[in-house]
Amino acid sequence: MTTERPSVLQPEMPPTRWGDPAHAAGLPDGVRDLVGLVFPIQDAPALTDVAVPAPRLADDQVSGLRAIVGDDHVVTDDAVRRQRTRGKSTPDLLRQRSGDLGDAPDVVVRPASHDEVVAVLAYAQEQRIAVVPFGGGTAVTGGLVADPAGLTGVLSLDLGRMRGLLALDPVSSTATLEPGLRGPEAEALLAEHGMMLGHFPQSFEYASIGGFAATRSSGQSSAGYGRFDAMVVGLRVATPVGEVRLGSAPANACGPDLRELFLGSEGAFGVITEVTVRVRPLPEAKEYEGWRWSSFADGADAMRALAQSDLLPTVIRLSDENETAINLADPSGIGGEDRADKEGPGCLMIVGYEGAPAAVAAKRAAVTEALTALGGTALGAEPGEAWASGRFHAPYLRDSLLDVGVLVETLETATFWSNRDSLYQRVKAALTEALGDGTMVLCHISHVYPTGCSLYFTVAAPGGDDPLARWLPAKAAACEAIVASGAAITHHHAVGTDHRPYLTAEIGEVGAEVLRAVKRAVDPAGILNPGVLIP
Ligand SMILES: Cc1cc2nc3c(=O)[nH]c(=O)nc-3n(C[C@H](O)[C@H](O)[C@H](O)COP(=O)(O)OP(=O)(O)OC[C@H]3O[C@@H](n4cnc5c(N)ncnc54)[C@H](O)[C@@H]3O)c2cc1C
Repeated sequence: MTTERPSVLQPEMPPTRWGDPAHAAGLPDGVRDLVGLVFPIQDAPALTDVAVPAPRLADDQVSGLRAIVGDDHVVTDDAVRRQRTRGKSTPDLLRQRSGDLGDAPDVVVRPASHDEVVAVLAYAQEQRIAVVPFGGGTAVTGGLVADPAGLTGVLSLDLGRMRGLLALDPVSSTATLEPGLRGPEAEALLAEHGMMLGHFPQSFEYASIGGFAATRSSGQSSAGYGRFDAMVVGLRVATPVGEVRLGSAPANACGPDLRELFLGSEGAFGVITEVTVRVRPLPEAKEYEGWRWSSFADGADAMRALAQSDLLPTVIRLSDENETAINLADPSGIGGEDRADKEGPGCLMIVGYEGAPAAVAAKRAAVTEALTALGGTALGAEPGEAWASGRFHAPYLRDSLLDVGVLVETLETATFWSNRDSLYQRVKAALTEALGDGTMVLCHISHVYPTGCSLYFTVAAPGGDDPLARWLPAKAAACEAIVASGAAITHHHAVGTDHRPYLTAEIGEVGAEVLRAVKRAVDPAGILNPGVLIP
């Protein structure tokens, strides 16, 4: 097939905020008053008119890049360099908001094809320029911050022109996508053929296909459709020493699966230029509903029971008591006022079913029977529909809270079921102790396996005069609690620069040396995302 490209492109995000400015809404007065009851409110406007450090690359280096991708696609303009500075974690946003542009790339280069990526990498290797692949720019663990020590500068390799559907094999149910396609663009292209991918992280509207693969992302429908890495059947990767093509068959016994080496490699081993994924028919039926559990532990046990009996729906997520209360603002709404009075607010579980109508009905009947037997109370469609319609809005709320001086950030981990409660308590305690009075820690489970689950924490605390200085030690304390608990330092946000100091504890010194050895083999000059991932 000829390459198909999306007709509608996502708008650019502003450097200091999330998403489409047209969708941003400040805190409504009522909510601002409510927030003011818990946190000191202080207007904390972002600095927007800040000078970007002068580019370090020489004119002839910029000319060399122009000769490869064309004059229009090599940009040294301050506004664009600012837009390509770091990602969208709260520390990234706080640094941008305070005018710290110390990590700005020197140049933004926009290749249009795999061959142009190969040529840019060869040139960057020759010129010793650091290359930071840039997909959607939604990284939250410092994956877009390269350390240029010993190199001549930093090049942001913006993959936004590589936005095509290259091939569709309806017989095998596979599609080959270019890396720069954002989530909605990829789904729109597949929908024209009656197909879908089914990867819906909260960052769906902006994150890219290449980014999903490079970070081993996991979406909100992971229970039904799997993590992104489980959807990938093939990859094409450009490295400074040549190309790697992987995925000649759905499965093989050709030694270790090298796809796994490049999935999650965060731009440190190469640039992913094509991703072949398995696709599925668009679901005819979608049903979302709520369930109430009297405690987080009861709800988690129910999730485990479903996962261990092969009964998972498409979406399953459970909020702890704090998150349930905050999300609903009125906890008595869960299961009726009487019940809330007698038993506390309880915990909200969202359950969603997608697929052919008969399959949805059968799965729903079986899951309903199991959840009822386990002690859950069905709350009907309303909480499920409310979640489905607001599922991508939370990042806008973070900006509004940062605007009034409230520090808000998230972090995540994963562990086996037997360690779930201990991990939950230790991370909560670490965050609360580090941030002090007035800290709120919320948690949910939204990715489950027969053997364990991820825990996703949201933290809100007074920002004070320097919210970044308050957050960094708290994040370190949470990471140390995770390591001490024997849990994963990340389940789906990736390692980046933020989790890199903890990676050796996770994979051991020999594991770290294996990563370094691969890096030496595919990137001998060390130009690919230096400082990211590799311990
Ligand atoms: C509000 C918010 C919500 C989020 N929700 C989720 C969630 O639900 N689930 C989840 O998994 N993650 C989530 N994330 C994290 C982030 O969206 C994911 O890590 C995502 O996969 C990053 O994709 P991206 O295209 O934005 O990548 P980028 O931010 O552009 O890059 C991420 C890393 O991958 C590298 N990279 C990017 N493209 C390529 C490529 N083609 N080849 C090689 N390396 C590349 C970059 O250099 C960088 O190191 C969230 C982030 C935010 C800000």
